[in-house]
Amino acid sequence: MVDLKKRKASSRSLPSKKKIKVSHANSSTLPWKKSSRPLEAGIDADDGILELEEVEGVEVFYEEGKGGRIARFNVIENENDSQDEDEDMRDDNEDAQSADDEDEPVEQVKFDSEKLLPLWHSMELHPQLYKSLHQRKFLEPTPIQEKCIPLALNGRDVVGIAQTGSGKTLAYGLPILHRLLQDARPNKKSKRSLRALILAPTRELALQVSTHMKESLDVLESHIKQEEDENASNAAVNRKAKGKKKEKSEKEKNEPSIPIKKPPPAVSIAAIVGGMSAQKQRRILDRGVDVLVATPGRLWDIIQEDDKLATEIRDNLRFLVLDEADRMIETGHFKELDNILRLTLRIDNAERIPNDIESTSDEEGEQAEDREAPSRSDSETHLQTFVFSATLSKELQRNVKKRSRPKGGGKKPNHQPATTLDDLLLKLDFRDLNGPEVIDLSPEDGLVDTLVESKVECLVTDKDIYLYYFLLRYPGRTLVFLSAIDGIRRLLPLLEILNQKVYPIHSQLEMRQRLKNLDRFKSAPDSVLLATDIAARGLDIQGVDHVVHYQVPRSADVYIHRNGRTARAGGKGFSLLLVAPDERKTLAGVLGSFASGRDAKSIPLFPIPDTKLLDKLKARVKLAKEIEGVGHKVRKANHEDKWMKEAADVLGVDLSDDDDDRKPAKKKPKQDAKLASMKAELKQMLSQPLLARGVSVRYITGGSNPLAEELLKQRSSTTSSEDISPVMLGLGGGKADAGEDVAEALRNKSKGRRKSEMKPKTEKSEWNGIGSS
Ligand SMILES: Nc1ncnc2c1ncn2[C@@H]1O[C@H](COP(=O)(O)OP(=O)(O)OP(=O)(O)O)[C@@H](O)[C@H]1O
Repeated sequence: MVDLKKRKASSRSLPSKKKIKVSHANSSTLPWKKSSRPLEAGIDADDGILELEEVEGVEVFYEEGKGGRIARFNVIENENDSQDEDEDMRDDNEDAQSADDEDEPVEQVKFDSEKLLPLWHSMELHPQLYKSLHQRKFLEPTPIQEKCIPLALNGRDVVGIAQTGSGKTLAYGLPILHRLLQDARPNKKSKRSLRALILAPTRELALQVSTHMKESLDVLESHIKQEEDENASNAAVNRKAKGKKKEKSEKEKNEPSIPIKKPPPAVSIAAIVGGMSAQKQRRILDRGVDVLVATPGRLWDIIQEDDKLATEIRDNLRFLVLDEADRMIETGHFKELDNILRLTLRIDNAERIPNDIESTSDEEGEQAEDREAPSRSDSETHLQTFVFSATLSKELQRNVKKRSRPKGGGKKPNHQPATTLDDLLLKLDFRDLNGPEVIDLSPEDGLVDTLVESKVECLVTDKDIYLYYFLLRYPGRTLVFLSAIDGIRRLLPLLEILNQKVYPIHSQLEMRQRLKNLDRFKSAPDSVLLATDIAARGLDIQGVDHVVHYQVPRSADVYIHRNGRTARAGGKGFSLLLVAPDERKTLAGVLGSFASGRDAKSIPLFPIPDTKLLDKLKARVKLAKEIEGVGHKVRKANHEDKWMKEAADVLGVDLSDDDDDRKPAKKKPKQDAKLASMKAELKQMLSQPLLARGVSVRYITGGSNPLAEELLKQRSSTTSSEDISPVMLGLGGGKADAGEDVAEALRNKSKGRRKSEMKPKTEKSEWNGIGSS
């Protein structure tokens, strides 16, 4: 669905600009731009349209053809408009430039890396990349970058494994960008050809990688800005020195300032993911890109319709990256991934691989049949392959190394793939004679050492209460992982009713809504994101304070990646597992599969100094659930009532009051009243501060007592709205720190002098459940 806006060119005409008319034979080649919908429109507005595009300054005229009238289009633009359009395209993830822009000389960036970035200097990266690193204050490479970048710059294939949040994206991204910046296209008028393909398992991750890579190039803009500022201040200084302040002439005042033409990016990067306009993504590809970041599903869809893209991947690709390779096979796109990877094989290996690997399932059988795509015809264009993840098992790393062999290496490999991931990785045609360089910097257990882990053992029915307790006691940015979408749908309204700022993210949400929720979570420091494991991998959200595993994850890898959303880039982080009795076995299995063979005791119990508070929270949660239940009934009744009226109108039926079928509507006033009274009761409950045992409300307001100060401290340390009552008084401190509380409980335990309130087990066993208040 498009919104074609007709617009008079004169409304935009500028005296200094020349108008040009460009004719288009059909609407698909018009300069469409993304049109934003208001945020508040909500997901169901506009009949669920995900994307709107608009085009401006278009004259529609008709030509008589054999089959009747044919619409033709004239785009009226000023000479400078094509540049404006390019900027829009860039903002809109459309980096490809029109060939006409490209005769502009690209500005040379100079950077004194020896002086300004001495720890990066030996890598001899392109100055543009140095400048971006300097701007972002990335003053030293992370360990994985330090090891991998020189190898990659030397033309090696690299398998990189390092803990979550350790900078793996730039470990492969910088060498790629360096090479592409260096290999400037000799003919700038020619279309860009695809030189790097980065595959990522989820849409969000692909978009994030593409943004991250673009940021590494984003120096020209600021470079120009810096120059503009410098020029402006130099001009001011000169004027002052000459002692004459030059007044602008009337003509100059009226003329709009002509923006400085932004040069096209030296390397263009685009993301191709599902859930976004495929038509637009095809247009981006038609214009040409250097680096493509894609999810396998959408990319394969496009390749199937576009021979040129398949040819480019086969013949021109210089770099192939599998980011979060181990997750890729879980996304249900194994087949597509397999097909894409086949395009990158050399002919002799393409022949070898299908025969090598015995199909063990129907699906794999189908894959073999689908292997029609011709493979890379030669190795003239040397392809480098990078595989990165935080979790690639040691065995897999060994297998990858053993299986790789030189082109025409003769011997048949004797290692059969052990897992689907083995299968996938062994299909990669590493060009390195000695196999890829494997850099494994992952800690033994894969977890970051700035992460504090903890667990609550509780009945499944009490998980909501413990979660609510945690959110109140430890305000912050909290990412809650649930194993199923149904759980998110249940928990979301409950937490909303309890005044928590909460957003969902899962695969059944529209892409647009997923990104919107992610943005909201990123910009609200005290908010909660309820997520399935689509958010477990790779997402780089600044300042996630806590990760809560509402259900025990199914594997050690998932546990590591979920936890990896916090404690990133050397920062602190906290992880809480909510473990129901029937999940103990799963947890034991997950921990047992860690390299160090952990057991459940290795994760300390989460301290709850006063379990009586849980009883009070139970009452709130119970009431919130009832409100949700009644609210649901009212909504359903309203919906049925509306539907009935509409159907009656259409059929011309008179619905009399005593019609049995209208019962829901009859009940409505009663239910509305009940709902209102329950909401009032909950509001009252929420307005009460939660007092720890032995604390009386009388003492709170009395003079200079510590509780009043605590109240004030908490209020000032939370950004929650006034009617939210985040206060838990009598537990001490201002904004509590979950990690410190666990550390303190452990210290107390090891000293053998646990305070009585730090004994949740003796006071009340969590397995017995929380009593009703
Ligand atoms: N050299 C550096 N110095 C400081 N910060 C860096 C550096 N390199 C990357 N970062 C930042 O560290 C954060 C984590 O990087 P990145 O997302 O690449 O981690 P990752 O290892 O891929 O994590 P995950 O395994 O979770 O995907 C990002 O915000 C990134 O901008």
